[in-house]
Amino acid sequence: MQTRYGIHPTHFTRLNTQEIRDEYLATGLLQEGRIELLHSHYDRFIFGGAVPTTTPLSLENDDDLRAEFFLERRELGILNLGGAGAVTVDGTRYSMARFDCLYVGRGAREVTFSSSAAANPARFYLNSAPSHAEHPTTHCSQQDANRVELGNKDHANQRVLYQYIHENGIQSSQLVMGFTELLPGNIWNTFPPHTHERRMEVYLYFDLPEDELVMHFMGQPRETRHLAVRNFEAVISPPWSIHSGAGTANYRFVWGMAGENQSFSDMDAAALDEIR
Ligand SMILES: O=C[C@H](O)[C@@H](O)CC(=O)C(=O)O
Ligand SMILES: [Zn+2]
Repeated sequence: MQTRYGIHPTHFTRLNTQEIRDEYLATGLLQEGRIELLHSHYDRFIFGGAVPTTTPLSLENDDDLRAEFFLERRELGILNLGGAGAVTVDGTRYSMARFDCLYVGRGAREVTFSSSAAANPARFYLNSAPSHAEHPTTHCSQQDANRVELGNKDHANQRVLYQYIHENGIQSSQLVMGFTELLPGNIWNTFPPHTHERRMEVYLYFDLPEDELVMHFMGQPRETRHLAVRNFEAVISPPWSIHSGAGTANYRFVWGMAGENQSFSDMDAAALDEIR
């Protein structure tokens, strides 16, 4: 498991392109036949992928956690971005269609991932945060997720959010998770942008064709930088940073958050005339 430490916003303004990518961009998380995880010290958020092909994959403990097993003091959110598969939690098997979500509560000892067909594997995207209380392991399909429509065609930011793990949905200790889909012809996400000092966030871009990219914007509103992001790449957003992107085509992205609260409305909108 890779580790990324936190950076002061003033230090951030001194980084060059490669240094920003080294600190905030995550690549190669969804590799066939592997589990890849990255541990961010912003709210101790762990994110990554599990892509089982012919044999199931197990979520292994990691020495960094100094725990007996991965979920001893953690909770886990799983979103399937690929073909049909299943997740088994301590002997209970949950079928996972594309865009199904499974929340796994603290205390689960064995979590395994499998695909129905190796040629079209399930692609499980994983988000995990520390948890000191147990919440029931819960499955939720896209149909049962909370649907929020945002943006409009004139601003090329018409999009639909699907909220799975959130205040009024699947209950968790910290984790908030779902994905956003841009309608065809729309390219802007989360614009005008916002910060939320009480939560960090990670975006994983997907369903972005290989020859397209998203320019992802981060930094404090008066001091922004950008990263060129490709399909299945993720960006860490510190609590003090905006997190917004413009693509060369439409796309989807998973957002996951952890921190002081789970309140979607606890965000500070950056006024357009403030952004530099
Ligand atoms: O804090 C909330 C997160 O940034 C996302 O939910 C925003 C988002 O998906 C969007 O506006 O498209
Ligand atoms: Zn946000």
